[in-house]
Amino acid sequence: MAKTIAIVNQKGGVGKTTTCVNLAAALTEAGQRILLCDFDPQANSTSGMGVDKTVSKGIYDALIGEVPVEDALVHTKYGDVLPSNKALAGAGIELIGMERREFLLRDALDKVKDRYDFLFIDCPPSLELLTLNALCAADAILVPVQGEYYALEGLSDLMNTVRIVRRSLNPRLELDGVLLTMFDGRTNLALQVAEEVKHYFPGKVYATVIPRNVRLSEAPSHGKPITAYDRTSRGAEAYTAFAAEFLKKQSA
Ligand SMILES: Nc1ncnc2c1ncn2[C@@H]1O[C@H](COP(=O)(O)OP(=O)(O)OP(=O)(O)O)[C@@H](O)[C@H]1O
Ligand SMILES: [Mg+2]
Repeated sequence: MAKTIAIVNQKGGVGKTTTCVNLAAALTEAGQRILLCDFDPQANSTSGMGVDKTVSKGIYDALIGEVPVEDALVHTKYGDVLPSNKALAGAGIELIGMERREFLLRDALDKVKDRYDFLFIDCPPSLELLTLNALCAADAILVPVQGEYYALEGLSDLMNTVRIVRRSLNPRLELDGVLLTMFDGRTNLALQVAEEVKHYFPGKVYATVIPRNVRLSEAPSHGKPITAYDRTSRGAEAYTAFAAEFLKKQSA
């Protein structure tokens, strides 16, 4: 049974896209059938998977029924991608008048879901209609949290939104887990933040943490996940370990 996971945190720059791309690639390498749906108009995970973000057909066209979702899929050696492009930027407003406006993404993904083991949705940094669509399409959320000051800021708003979605739109939505990113375990602050996050999400924080690693920030400009860009980097090791922990958890 395919499982859909939204990678979400309305705070910007916490490692959502980096996690989405590198988890997708590491799981593909482990033999899983993966679809990465880039649901952010910034289209960073589209280019991070090596797909041209000026593509003519993308998730936006599939959402509004302009093209069949199958036709928007791009196959890459790191996994399949449903690309985003700038057209998605206006979608938040355009979709407001549409029927089933919260379920457009779910309806689109349902058509291809059976082909995959995991579908990942890279969310934009907001809690508006696009993210709401992701929360309605997902079975679970994965929340990257930057191991720095103010890490917990906004997480209560996120969890509140999740509760509302569960009550009214998508009762099956679960919290898969929380991933500490850009972590520097040498600082007291980072360790303190980790403790706070574990206290806030008991039993939900992944044991693997992603260190700050410059290779991870270089890889996207080469259109490659970290495992293809620099397999021996600490970033590649961390995301490979995280993918293994993620997979083990899913089958537990
Ligand atoms: N572990 C890391 N070490 C070093 N740099 C990182 C790491 N994770 C992410 N980055 C860099 O930090 C920046 C923000 O990361 P990313 O784009 O993954 O965050 P995001 O949550 O998707 O941002 P947005 O909210 O804008 O979508 C990027 O330049 C990325 O390359
Ligand atoms: Mg992003």
